[in-house]
Amino acid sequence: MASEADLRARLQRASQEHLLRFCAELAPEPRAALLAQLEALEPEALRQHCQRAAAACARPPGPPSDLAARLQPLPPERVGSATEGDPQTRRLWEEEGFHQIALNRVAVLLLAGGQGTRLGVTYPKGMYQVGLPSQKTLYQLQAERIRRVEQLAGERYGTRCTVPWYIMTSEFTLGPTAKFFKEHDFFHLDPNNVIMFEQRMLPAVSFDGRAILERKDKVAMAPDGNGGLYSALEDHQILEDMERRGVEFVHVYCVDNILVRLADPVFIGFCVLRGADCGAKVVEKAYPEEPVGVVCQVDGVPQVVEYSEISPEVAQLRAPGGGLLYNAGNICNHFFTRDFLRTVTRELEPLLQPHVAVKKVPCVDEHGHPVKPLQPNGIKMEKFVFDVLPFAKNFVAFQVLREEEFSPLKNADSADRDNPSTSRRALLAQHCRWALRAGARFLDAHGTRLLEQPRDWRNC
Ligand SMILES: CC(=O)N[C@H]1[C@@H](OP(=O)(O)O)O[C@H](CO)[C@@H](O)[C@@H]1O
Repeated sequence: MASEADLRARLQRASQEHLLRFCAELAPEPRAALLAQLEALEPEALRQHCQRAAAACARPPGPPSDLAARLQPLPPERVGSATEGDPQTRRLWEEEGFHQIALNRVAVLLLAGGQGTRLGVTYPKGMYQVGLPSQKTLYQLQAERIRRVEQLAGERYGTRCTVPWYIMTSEFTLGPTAKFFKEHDFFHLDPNNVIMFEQRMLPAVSFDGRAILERKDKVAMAPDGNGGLYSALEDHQILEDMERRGVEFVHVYCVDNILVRLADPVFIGFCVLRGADCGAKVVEKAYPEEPVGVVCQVDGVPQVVEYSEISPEVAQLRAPGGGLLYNAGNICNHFFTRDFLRTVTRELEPLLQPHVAVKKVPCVDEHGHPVKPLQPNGIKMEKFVFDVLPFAKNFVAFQVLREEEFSPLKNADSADRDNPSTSRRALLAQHCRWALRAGARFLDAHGTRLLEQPRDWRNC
């Protein structure tokens, strides 16, 4: 381990010497922990990171003033639809998707490094259960959907097929997620096909460019955003693992959408048959302020403009037909070819610009006493998973029905929307529709028919 003097010199180079200011008063164990944490921070990268954060903070808040003039909706030729168009084409996409799955060429990749702050839980969101009668958690529902798509593809092609499940975690979520999967026997999946890996963490920085001490013996760190995926793929040689398994196509999704269709054959087949290297599922936005990114074009290039970076005026613009002009809501379901991911990790990752999130970061005051700030006091820098879209050679979007595919769990039940109750109802309503479509009838305790209309599930 580097000596304190070495570390002080390194930190001086990064103008971050203050991180050692309580070091002398620490007991041996916390002192060693702090020094180990500081040793892992490369001085030049730390200097750049802190400078960038301060510079980003000095810029006027809100989207660039010329963004509105540079935006356009996606041209229709880039957009497919799961519901419009002829059923024959949809069947072709589905067949192609199942075929690729049966050939073991499809993997799913879960982005599960987030902290669930808005939901108000201290454990990984995937371990949350929304109060279903079965008490299943999000992780269990996803595992079961993987098993089902493997089974369906296997039945069609008479093979035993595997959809490997890659799970990107963070320092916050890896330990509990790994333990949870073990305790639940990997939900009957083969543990060899569940591959967990960890994304990097970055220091939180004050508005004047100083990394923040969370405790006397700990620098405040935060995951590097879901776009940290690309360095994590490289750090853990995940693309090599995919190559060994023969995986060519990857369905990337985030943990909180209870309706997610893992390795959706229709989406996979659509992207493959269109020769896409990169794709995104979208739903029609529900209302202008909905916190979803918008899939659109900036300067003629496909991109997602995140909800935090679009002005309310632009979000409210209407198309001639009366609907929202920017209505393609990103549901964080992406298709990538392995080749495209390889180009990203080898060449493009350093070009991805971090986004700034201003947050309340727990810290210590000048005497080393812990402080829970009431106002935002720091910046977290994050990359976004969709920031690679502009580099795609052939990007496509795929519009799906919200009620079948999107009900995110973002907030606690105290909020009106996107909470455990809305997620639970969305899933129950979907299962009800499936059962009815398969010929089921719902009867009450007296044998009277009920629940013929999925809307009757609203009060569950
Ligand atoms: C960086 C990123 O991926 N943001 C996504 C993601 O938002 P979060 O607020 O980070 O959960 O999920 C939304 C859909 O639930 C999607 O609309 C948005 O663009």
